[in-house]
Amino acid sequence: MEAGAKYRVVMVRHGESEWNEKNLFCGWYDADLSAKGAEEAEQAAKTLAGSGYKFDVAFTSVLKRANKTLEAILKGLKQENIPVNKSWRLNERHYGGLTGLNKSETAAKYGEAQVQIWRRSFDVPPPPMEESNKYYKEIVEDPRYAKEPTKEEFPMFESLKLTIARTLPYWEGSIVPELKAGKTVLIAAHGNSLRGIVKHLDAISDDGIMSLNLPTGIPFEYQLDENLKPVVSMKFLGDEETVKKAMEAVAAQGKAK
Ligand SMILES: O=C(O)[C@H](O)COP(=O)(O)O
Repeated sequence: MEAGAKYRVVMVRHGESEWNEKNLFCGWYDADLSAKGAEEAEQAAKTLAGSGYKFDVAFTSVLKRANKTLEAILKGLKQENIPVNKSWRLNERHYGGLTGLNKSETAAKYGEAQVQIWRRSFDVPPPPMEESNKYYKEIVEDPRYAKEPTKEEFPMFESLKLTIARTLPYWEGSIVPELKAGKTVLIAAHGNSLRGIVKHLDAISDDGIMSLNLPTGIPFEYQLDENLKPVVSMKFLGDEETVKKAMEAVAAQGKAK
């Protein structure tokens, strides 16, 4: 590790999902990985294996696109026996009434600026998911949410600010103790739950976070000092051009075709 670094955590956004492939707002809908997404997960495993990463514990959401990405990585690393912790607090941000809508069509209807605000602003939430929404029942009645979140905590929409409000307690309460115990941690989660953690670690401003798009399936490393301040910040494990193109592709999802 770099001089002054005490803790190491690697984060990865799930591989492309079937809804990413169709350019649909996904959020808490439990979309599967696309074939490309499964390949991205396997490539992530090869990249991490090539860099000699040995993880002691992993964290992920309760959504299958992140769980399957993690499983593929741990399988590829032959580290399937490490403890895996799943929490709704690492779920993607809840896209509310936008869930299931095509991002480009939504941009054509409401304007690209409005879609950019819904996707990337800090505190402007999407419209709420109404009970009449075709995905409402499937999400709210999912047995994985039987015990938590509580009825009061269960989101019907989330801004990044609201997402951070439920992700950060998990970072502080469940992930940081493992880092402080000297464990190397792997987190497989989602574009916006990870943007929230990154915003916190790098103290990115509410405006600054607007421009961060995380690519699917490319791991990035943080090395933190004893005060959990980044000594190495968001070091992507992939060539610069590939990472840059992948980030631009995520940003472009919000363009009207
Ligand atoms: O939930 C989704 O639609 C994606 O996984 C993340 O979407 P975004 O990049 O539009 O925030």
